[in-house]
Amino acid sequence: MRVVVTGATGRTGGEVAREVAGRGHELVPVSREPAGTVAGADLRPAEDLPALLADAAVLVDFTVPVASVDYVGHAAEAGVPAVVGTTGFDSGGMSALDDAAESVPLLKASNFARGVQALLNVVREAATALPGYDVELTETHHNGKRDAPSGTATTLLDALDDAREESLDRTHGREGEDPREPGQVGVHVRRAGNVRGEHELMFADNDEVLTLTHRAESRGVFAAGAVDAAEWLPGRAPGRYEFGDVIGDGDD
Ligand SMILES: NC(=O)C1=CN([C@@H]2O[C@H](COP(=O)(O)OP(=O)(O)OC[C@H]3O[C@@H](n4cnc5c(N)ncnc54)[C@H](O)[C@@H]3O)[C@@H](O)[C@H]2O)C=CC1
Ligand SMILES: O=C(O)C1=N[C@H](C(=O)O)C[C@H](O)C1
Repeated sequence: MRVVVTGATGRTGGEVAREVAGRGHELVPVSREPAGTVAGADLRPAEDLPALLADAAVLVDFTVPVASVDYVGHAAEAGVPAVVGTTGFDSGGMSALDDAAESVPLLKASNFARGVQALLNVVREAATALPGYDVELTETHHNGKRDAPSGTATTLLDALDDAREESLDRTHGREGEDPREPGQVGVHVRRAGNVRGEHELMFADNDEVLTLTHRAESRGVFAAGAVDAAEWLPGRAPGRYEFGDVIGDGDD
């Protein structure tokens, strides 16, 4: 099938492009700086996206929110399903994705690693089994990451709130005289080197500590999950889908 990849010159989009080509699909790599090739295919300019989508089976996007909203809008106009891996959308961006999902199937996931789906389930279980335990989240990414906290961190915190049936106060770091208050969840962001993505949740109380950690060891894990989603999505009804739908599990 013909797969259009936006952000194909990026760290993750490039990996997705190689995965698409490696699985024998027709790759159309798109970039706002279209010089050269990716995975043996010529880069195409983003301004040609409406024409490039004409015969496409699916769009896969790993860019930035402002570009993603634009590209997904073109996909919706062309009737092409969209897989969105980009993170960091504000509420306006999220409603633009909802609008697009009225006319095409749209799957957005903050993390396409299967281990993160399992982590979400374990976090829900721990949150229910350990009511009232203090929770602190730490995420670590490479020094080129733009958004903070990560999309995955936000998804994990949402899962924690759902399981606890409360909205914990997300406290971003601490400084000076700033003791922990009841109802808080501490959120700690580290940016260094080339770390692919690590998320750790700590549950502590009752003289014990439970630590749950997921670490991506290559971007290939995200690319494989995104292309699994791209192969699964065409032919579905318009609407919002999650990566858990692809692997028959949980949510986002
Ligand atoms: N859902 C998941 O599993 C994963 C999601 N991500 C997300 O994917 C996104 C991209 O991450 P990276 O590949 O590390 O970034 P990157 O900076 O390496 O690549 C971004 C790509 O978007 C393009 N781009 C940037 N600004 C643009 C603009 N204003 N208009 C059009 N194109 C633009 C760049 O040219 C590049 O091709 C981030 O939001 C990141 O959080 C990253 C890894 C896994
Ligand atoms: O920017 C990244 O690299 C990653 N972004 C995603 C996020 O924001 O959660 C997923 C993964 O952690 C890598």
